[in-house]
Amino acid sequence: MSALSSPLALSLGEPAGIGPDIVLAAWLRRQELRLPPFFVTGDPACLAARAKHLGLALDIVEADPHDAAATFAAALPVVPTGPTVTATPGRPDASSGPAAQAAIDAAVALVRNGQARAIVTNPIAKSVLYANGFPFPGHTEYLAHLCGTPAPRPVMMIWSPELAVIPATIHVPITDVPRLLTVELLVETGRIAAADLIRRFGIAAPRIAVCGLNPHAGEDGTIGREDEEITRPAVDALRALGIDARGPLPADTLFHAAARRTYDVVIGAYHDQVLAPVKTLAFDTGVNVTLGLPFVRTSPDHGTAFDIAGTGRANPSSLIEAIRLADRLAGADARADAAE
Ligand SMILES: NC(=O)C1=CN([C@@H]2O[C@H](COP(=O)(O)OP(=O)(O)OC[C@H]3O[C@@H](n4cnc5c(N)ncnc54)[C@H](O)[C@@H]3O)[C@@H](O)[C@H]2O)C=CC1
Ligand SMILES: NCC(=O)COP(=O)(O)O
Repeated sequence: MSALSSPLALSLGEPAGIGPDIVLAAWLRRQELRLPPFFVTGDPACLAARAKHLGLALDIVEADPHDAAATFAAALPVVPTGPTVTATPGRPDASSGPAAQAAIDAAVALVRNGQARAIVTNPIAKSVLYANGFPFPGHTEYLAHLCGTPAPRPVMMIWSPELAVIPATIHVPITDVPRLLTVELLVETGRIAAADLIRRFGIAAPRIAVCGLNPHAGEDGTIGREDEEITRPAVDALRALGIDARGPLPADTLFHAAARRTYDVVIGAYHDQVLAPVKTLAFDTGVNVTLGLPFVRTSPDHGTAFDIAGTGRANPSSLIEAIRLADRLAGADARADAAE
């Protein structure tokens, strides 16, 4: 089986979250939505227990990645990864972190050896993993780590038809943002974003709006110096690289409908500056994509939603969009490889 015809690998995520619910819901709608074949990495018994809990009738089979595409039409294929899950819906326990991490590890190993064409990760609860000694802020940095040494620099993008955004700093305390926001970080983020938007998203000349840190993007340096001393030089450096970057632009006027038509992606200074707008506009269709990796990774834009796990109220739309986007990007990646 070639990497191009391989199924997608979906890591199960936090077993007590809504990952199992939305995976089951997506598989049940595979024909109606013409979803590409996928398999799950995780504990098959956890998925079977969630299906029973939700009253869903479906076959879940342990599968080898090679057989998963053929199995997919009739049953949900699961490539088993340990350990056995003891967590229940809404109640993570000591099995949660190791199970979530093992599922990610397996999915990455399979995409790297061509047995999966891309990976789609289900949400993990960061605090649960941290309590288990996980030293990475989230999937984004862990996936880069799994790529070996030197690890590529990963860039988080939340993509939706309405708006695409990139937080330059990601899961860091807000008090650390001014120190971590550097010209080098913004330039590298913009460079990696432009390369992936061209190669995988088919945007010939991506237009990048770079958001200021301070109110009114610093008002010419009178409301904070960062936008003149960091953001503006970074935009100038990106333009010198031939990248269509603009900024620093004020965050408060960057997300209305007319403004959104003037760019392909916003690079923001920090997480909530840009994730709040995209999750407001497109919570059900937003997809988290990691740029800069040697393989395609997408994920729903939401988290583990412990409050509704196992209730049947979890909306699978964002996962479904993540599956579709992973399929599209993997196809573009393979065509770019073939052309090189
Ligand atoms: N890619 C990932 O692994 C992500 C993981 N997280 C993690 O998720 C955990 C919970 O984070 P929260 O901030 O509470 O965000 P959350 O997205 O899990 O939940 C926020 C609210 O939205 C609702 N919601 C979320 N997804 C939904 C869906 N598919 N259908 C219907 N309602 C849905 C929840 O019920 C909750 O009321 C945290 O530990 C966080 O680290 C958060 C975002 C992404
Ligand atoms: N807020 C986005 C998020 O938490 C996803 O992080 P990651 O696990 O994809 O790095």
